[in-house]
Amino acid sequence: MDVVINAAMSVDGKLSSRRREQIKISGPEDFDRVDRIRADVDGVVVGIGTVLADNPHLTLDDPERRQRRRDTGRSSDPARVVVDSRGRTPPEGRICDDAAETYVLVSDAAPEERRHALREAGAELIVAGAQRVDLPMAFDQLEKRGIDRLLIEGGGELIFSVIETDLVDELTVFVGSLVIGGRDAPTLADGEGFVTNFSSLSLETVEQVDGGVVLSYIVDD
Ligand SMILES: NC(=O)c1ccc[n+]([C@@H]2O[C@H](COP(=O)([O-])OP(=O)(O)OC[C@H]3O[C@@H](n4cnc5c(N)ncnc54)[C@H](O)[C@@H]3O)[C@@H](O)[C@H]2O)c1
Ligand SMILES: Nc1nc(=O)c(N)c(NC[C@H](O)[C@H](O)[C@H](O)COP(=O)(O)O)[nH]1
Repeated sequence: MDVVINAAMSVDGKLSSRRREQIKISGPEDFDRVDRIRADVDGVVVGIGTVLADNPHLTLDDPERRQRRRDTGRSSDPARVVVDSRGRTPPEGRICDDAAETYVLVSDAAPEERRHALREAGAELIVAGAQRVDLPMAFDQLEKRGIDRLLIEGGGELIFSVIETDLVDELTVFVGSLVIGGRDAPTLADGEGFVTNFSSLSLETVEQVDGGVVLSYIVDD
């Protein structure tokens, strides 16, 4: 399975403000670049923190990209995947609508009534892990369902987790020309953090976009 991360952050590394609401850091060119990346994957993954903060849809904006996917025998839109240990994804949320497939990755800790409500809303549940979602196990289950290329969009907790479990091949980040600040604001990689054996990247390209820069890396083995 190929796993790529793409996110947008301020110059000071924040994904949002301390209010953890959705902030438009990307400009039109970068949002189109995100749409292009989404068109090229089988699933787009976010954590429950992002679902609760942004109510994201995670489908394609460009109708021509959707048509090209259909012309090549693929679904119009990539599947949407939520990493959500206890099944807190709102069944009425945009991510559960019928625009695209939805997988919710839960752990054994997800109450049955929440699992039932999500299935009723059309989501397919994958159970992996006792308390937190066991990402390698869950991603294996996604691969068995034909999902070979995943885009991780965030947030900071999930991004750190996929890097920590050595699941990531590429990381691309748009650095917007703004400062958000805030000791409690989410950053590109939150979680426990490394104190040794930091994750090493190889810089591939630097591109000026929307008054900021897109940095593209290969994640070293
Ligand atoms: N700028 C961007 O590109 C971008 C992208 C996505 C989200 N965001 C922002 O990030 C914030 C949300 O980020 P966040 O870090 O709070 O939440 P998140 O979206 O990373 O979700 C993390 C949560 O997922 C659950 N989880 C279950 N198993 C897990 C595992 N194995 N590893 C990690 N998480 C696991 C936990 O409840 C955890 O708290 C919001 O403010 C959102 O607007 C910004
Ligand atoms: N690339 C990028 N630039 C941003 O400025 C920003 N705020 C996000 N945030 C990513 C997060 O996953 C959002 O929730 C989805 O980008 C919403 O996706 P939809 O438009 O609902 O499909 N991502």
